[in-house]
Amino acid sequence: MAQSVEPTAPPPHTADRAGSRHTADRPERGLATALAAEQAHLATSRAALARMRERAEALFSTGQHVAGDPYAAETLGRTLSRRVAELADQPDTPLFFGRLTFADAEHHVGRRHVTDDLGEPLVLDWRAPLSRLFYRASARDPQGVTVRRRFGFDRGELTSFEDEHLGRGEELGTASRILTGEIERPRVGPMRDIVATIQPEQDELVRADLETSLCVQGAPGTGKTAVGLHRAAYLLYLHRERLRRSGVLVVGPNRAFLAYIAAVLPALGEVEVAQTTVEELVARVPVRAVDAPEVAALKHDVRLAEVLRRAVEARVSGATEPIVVSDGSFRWRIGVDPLRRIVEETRREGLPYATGRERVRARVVALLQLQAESRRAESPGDAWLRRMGRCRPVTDFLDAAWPALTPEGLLHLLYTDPQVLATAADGLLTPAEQELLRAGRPGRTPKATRWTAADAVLVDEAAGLLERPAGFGHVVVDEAQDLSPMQCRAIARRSEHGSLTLLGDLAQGTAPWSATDWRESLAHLGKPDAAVVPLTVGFRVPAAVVALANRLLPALAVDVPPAESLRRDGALDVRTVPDLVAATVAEVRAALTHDGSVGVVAADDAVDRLRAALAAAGVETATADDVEAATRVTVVGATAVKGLEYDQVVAVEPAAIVAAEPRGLHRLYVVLTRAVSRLTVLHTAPLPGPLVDAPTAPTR
Ligand SMILES: Nc1ncnc2c1ncn2[C@@H]1O[C@H](COP(=O)(O)OP(=O)(O)OP(=O)(O)O)[C@@H](O)[C@H]1O
Repeated sequence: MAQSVEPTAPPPHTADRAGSRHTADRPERGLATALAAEQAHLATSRAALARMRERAEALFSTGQHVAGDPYAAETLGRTLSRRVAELADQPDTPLFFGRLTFADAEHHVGRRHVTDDLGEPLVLDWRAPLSRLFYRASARDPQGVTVRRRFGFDRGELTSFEDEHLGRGEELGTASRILTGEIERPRVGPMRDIVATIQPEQDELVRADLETSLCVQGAPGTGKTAVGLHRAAYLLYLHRERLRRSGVLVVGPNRAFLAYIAAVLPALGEVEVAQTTVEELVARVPVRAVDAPEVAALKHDVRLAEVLRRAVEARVSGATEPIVVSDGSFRWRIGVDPLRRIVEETRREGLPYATGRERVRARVVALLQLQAESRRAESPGDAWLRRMGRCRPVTDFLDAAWPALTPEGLLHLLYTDPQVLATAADGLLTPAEQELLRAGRPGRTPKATRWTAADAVLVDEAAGLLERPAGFGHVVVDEAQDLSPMQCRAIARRSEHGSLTLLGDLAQGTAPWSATDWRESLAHLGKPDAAVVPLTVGFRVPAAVVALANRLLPALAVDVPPAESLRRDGALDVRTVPDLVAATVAEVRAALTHDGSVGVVAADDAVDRLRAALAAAGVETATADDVEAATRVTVVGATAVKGLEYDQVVAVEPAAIVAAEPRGLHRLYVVLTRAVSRLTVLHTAPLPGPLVDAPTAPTR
C-alpha cells in the first residue's frame, strides 16, 4: 500500500491522517527518520541556493569591471541581474516537492536546479527531461521509477510525504491526499504555480515541442491558464537562448486577469515574459470613442483585411512622366517605360508596402548610377547615392507612383473618401456596410480622429501591410474564444515564425464575434493545422456547482465536452430572497466566517450599489484589479470576472447578468464557474430557464 507520514507533532489538520495510517511503532519511527532526512535535505538545498545567489550577486557587482566595454557591461549586467532574480528563494514556496527513486539513483524534483559547491545536483528543475517521469510514470508504466514521493508543506515547512511504489504496482493517482489537499486548498490572492501537481494530460501539453502550435479547449477550471503559463516556462528552459532573443508573449483578456496571473512565471524563475491584452498589443492610436455594436461587428469582420489590402495596393500606380535629374554638368534621365517596369517588378515581389517603396527608390537610384558610371567612367560614392535617392525628381516620382503611407492615414482615407472605399470594398461590402463604416464621423486628419477599439485593430492590420512587425518565438493566448477574426490576425502577425498556445472555452465566448469553431480561429491565426486538444477534468469548481453550470450548456449553441469535477467537496446554494442587497451583505458576512477569498459577482451596473451597501455594513471590499488587496472580499462586475476565481462566490441576480448583453447566458456560465469551495446564487427575479428547479447542495 502507498505510505504517508507526518511528523510526530503535526499541525492539527494532518494529525489524524498520520495516526490512522501508521499505528505500529516501528514503521512510524522509520518514517519519522525519513521525514527528518528530507527536512535536512531541504535545509541543505536552501543553503546551497543561497550560495548560488551570493555567487551571482558577487559576479553582478564585479561584472562592470570585467566586461570590456559599456555595451558588454550592460549585457552582462542584465544577464546577471536576471540570474540573481531567478535564484530568489521564496520562503513560502517549497524548493522541492517530489522525489524519484530509481534502482541506482534518487532525485529531488523542484522549482529550479540547485547544485552543491561541487556542482552536484541537490534538486532537479521540474522541466529537466528526467523530471518528466515525476509527472508521467505510472504503476502500469513505471519507466524505471521504483518510488515516487510527494511532499506536503505547511507554510514553507516540509511536514509530510506520500510514497507510491510504482515498481510494485502501487499508485495513488488523484486519491493522493497531498494532491487533493493542494487542489482543494482555499484560495486567497493571486494565482499560484501548479508544478507540484501537474496532471499527466496537462504535462503532455506543457511539454509539447517549441515547433508545435496547440489549441486547448477546456471547460472552466481545467487548468488552461496554468498549462499555458507552465508551457511558457518549460519552453524558456529548453530553448533559453533562442527565446530570449525572440521573446515569449502572454496575451490575456484584461488587466485584472494579467494582475491575477502575474506572479506565476516569476515564481518559476521566469522574469522576462511580456504579458499584455490584445488591446494593448494593437495600441498604435489612442482609443477615444466607442462604435455602435453593428459597426464594431463589421470592423472585426475578416473581410476588412481584404479591403485594407486592396486599399494599399491601389495606392501604387504606374509612372506617367520620366525622371530627369540635374547633377552638376550632367543630366540623367529615366524614361516612363523603365519606371513602369520597376514598379511592376516590385509590386510582384509582394513585399510590405513601405519596404516596396524603398525597393523602388533603390532601383531608380541604381539606374541613375549606371548612367553616371558609363558617362564618368568611375563609380559614384555613397553620398552621391544618398543624394540621388532624396533628390526632388526621384521623391516626386515616388510620391506619385508609390506614395508614403501611415497606417492611420490609410484608414482615415478609407473613412473619408467614398470612392477609395468603394473601390477597395467592391464585391466585399455592400453599399450599406460601406455607409456604416463611414458613419463614425472621422476628423479632418488622422490625428484629429477619435478612434475606436475596433479602429485600433484595423490600424494594426494596416501597419502589418506596410511593415512586418517583429514577432515572438512563442505566444500564449488565453481566453482565445473571444478574439475576433481581425484580432486573431493581429496575433498571427506576431507569431508568424513562432508557435502558439491557444487556450479557451467556446462555451465562455461572450464577445459578439466570439469563436464557435476553433478551426476558424486557427485559420485566422495562421496555424490551420494545429491540434485541438480537450481538457475536461476540472480542478476549481466543485461537482455540484459544475452540474448547475452545465445546465446552461445546451442553450449556449457550442459543441464542447461538458466538464467533470475532480472535487467532491464544496457547496451550492440557490436562494430566492426578498431584498438582494441585504441578502448579499448577510451572505458575505457568513462567508467571512470561513477561510479564503470571497467574490461577489453581479451585473456591472450593480457593483457600486453593492460595494456601498457592504461598506455601510462595515465590510471592506476591493475591485478585481486589486489582486494584492489586503481585504478578502472583492465585488466584481460579471464582464470582468473571466479567468478569475474566488474561494466563495456570491452570484447576485442571474437574470440581470443575462439581460445585460446579447450573449448574457454565456456570461452567466462564466460567473457560475468561478467558485472554488462554495457558490451562493441570490435572486429576486425568476432564474433563467435552464436553472429553474436546479438541485442545491448545501454541505455546511
Ligand atoms: N494540476 C493541478 N493541480 C492543482 N491545481 C490545479 C491543477 N490544474 C489546475 N489547477 C488549479 O485549478 C484552478 C483553475 O485553473 P485555471 O485557472 O488554469 O483554469 P482555466 O481552465 O484557465 O479556467 P477558466 O476556463 O475559468 O479560465 C486554478 O486554481 C489552478 O491553480
